[in-house]
This record gives sequence, structure tokens and C-alpha cells, in this order.
Amino acid sequence: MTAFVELNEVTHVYGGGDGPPAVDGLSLKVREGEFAAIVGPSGCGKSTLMKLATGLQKPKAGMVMVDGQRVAEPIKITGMAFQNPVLLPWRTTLDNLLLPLEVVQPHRQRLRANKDEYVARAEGLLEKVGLKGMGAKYPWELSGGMQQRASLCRSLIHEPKLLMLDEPFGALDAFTREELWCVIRDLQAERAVTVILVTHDLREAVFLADRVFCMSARPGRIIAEREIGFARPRDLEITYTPEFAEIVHELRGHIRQARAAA
Ligand SMILES: Nc1ncnc2c1ncn2[C@@H]1O[C@H](COP(=O)(O)OP(=O)(O)OP(=O)(O)O)[C@@H](O)[C@H]1O
Repeated sequence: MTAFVELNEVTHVYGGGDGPPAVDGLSLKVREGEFAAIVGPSGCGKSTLMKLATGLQKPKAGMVMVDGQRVAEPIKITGMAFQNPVLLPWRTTLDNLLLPLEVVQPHRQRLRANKDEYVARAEGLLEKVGLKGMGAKYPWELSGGMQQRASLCRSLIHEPKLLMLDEPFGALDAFTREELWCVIRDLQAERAVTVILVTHDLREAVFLADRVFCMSARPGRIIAEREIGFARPRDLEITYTPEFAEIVHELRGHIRQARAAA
């Protein structure tokens, strides 16, 4: 399999030195255009995996490759969204969306020359996530779910090839979360972007992903990998089928074992 993202026998120790590793012998391969989900016990190194894949942390040992390049510094082809949407309160929603373009080259120069084009792109994204015409509102005028939708738009504004989602729906109520599952499902289908989603929610992982990776307790490594074969586009109704429940149950078993072995 040609991997778009590959971690090969990666070990990471925060602060360097000989401290206890956060992840050890961590290997996984994610295909181009694939939706991968990472699940595992709390503190097992899921966020560390995200930081290693994007070059925000350098591994003590092992190799990280993205899009055919060895990752040696923070990479630019990625968009990120986290549990906390972190929108700047003094900027409108539209200006929050444009922020990554103001910071990262070569977008910075292009933004100056083609502002209208980028504003149209931001407005198009807002429309796609159900926030049509909300660009002029400030973040504090939006609900938590709306802020998270805006944060997803911001992560996609520079048309990244890789989207990293670290518990983006974790702080939302169950209904809003399921609505946003559908938003991200549709965005990914339209853009064929490669996605890595970290989540504690096994239903979320099974609904959204093509493949779910389960991690061991710290130091984290992959202990199980499960293809999710449900046809796309998927409807929320599948989450109520016995086949769906069976996969969630199977994954729960892996996590239980990982916790017990800790
Ligand atoms: N900056 C840091 N400095 C030192 N240790 C850290 C740092 N970040 C994370 N760790 C430690 O590394 C381990 C893995 O952390 P990480 O945040 O990757 O886990 P996680 O699986 O994402 O956790 P959770 O599910 O609770 O969000 C944890 O034991 C954590 O305390």
C-alpha cells in the first residue's frame, strides 16, 4: 500500500532525554484520501501522534513520512481543528477563517493580491457548513456548534491535502455532534482530503472512518486496525443497525484490554 501518512516504529519522549516515552514502536499507514480514526485510552498518545505527523514534535526514534516527504519540521499541507475552536474574539468569523492565509506563505502573498477570491472561498465554506451569511458575526455571537463549524472552515481554507481533527466534536451536545459528523462526512467526500481524526467516541469513529486504529495505553502503539466497510455516503441511520453496534462493541473490547494491560 502506498501511504500518504506513514509512521514507522516511532518513539517519542517529551523534553528529550531518557524519560518515559509517550509513544513507542508506533507504526501506521494512512492511504491518500482515506478517513482514518484513532481511538485509545486516555493519555495513550493520540495527540502526540497528531503532533508527530504534522512535525510539531520530532520523534526520538523512527520515521514520519507525509506525502512522500520525511517530516522534519511543521508541515504546511495540513489543516487542523481541535476540541476548542480557538476563534479570535476581536475578529469577525470571516476574518477568523482568513487568518491562516495571513500567517502562512505562500498564501500570504496570494491573499493580498486576490482577496476577493479568498473571501468568496471562505463564504462558500461557511455556506457548506450551514453558516451562510454569518461571516460578519463575531465568534461570541455564535453558539458552540456554530463556532466549531467555523473552525472546520478555517482548517480547510487553504485547501489542505491532510486534515487533522483532534476531538473536534468532544465539547458539543450529542445532537450537534451528529450534525457535525454529517458536515465533515460531506466535506471529505467533496474534497477527497485525507483525514486523521482522534476521538474518544467509538460511534463517531465507526460512522466517519474507512479505518479505525486502536492504540495501547501509554506508551502508545497501534494494537488493532479495523476496516469499516459501510458504503458511502453513510446515513446516521446506520448507527442504529446491529452491524454497526457489533463493530463498536469489538473496538470497545480492544480499548478495555488496553486499559487492563496498563
Ligand atoms: N508537552 C508535554 N510534555 C510532557 N508530557 C506530555 C506533553 N504532552 C503530552 N504529554 C504526556 O504524553 C502522554 C500522551 O499524551 P497525549 O496528549 O498524546 O495523549 P492522548 O491520548 O491524546 O490523551 P487524551 O485522550 O487524554 O486526550 C501523556 O501521558 C501526557 O501526559
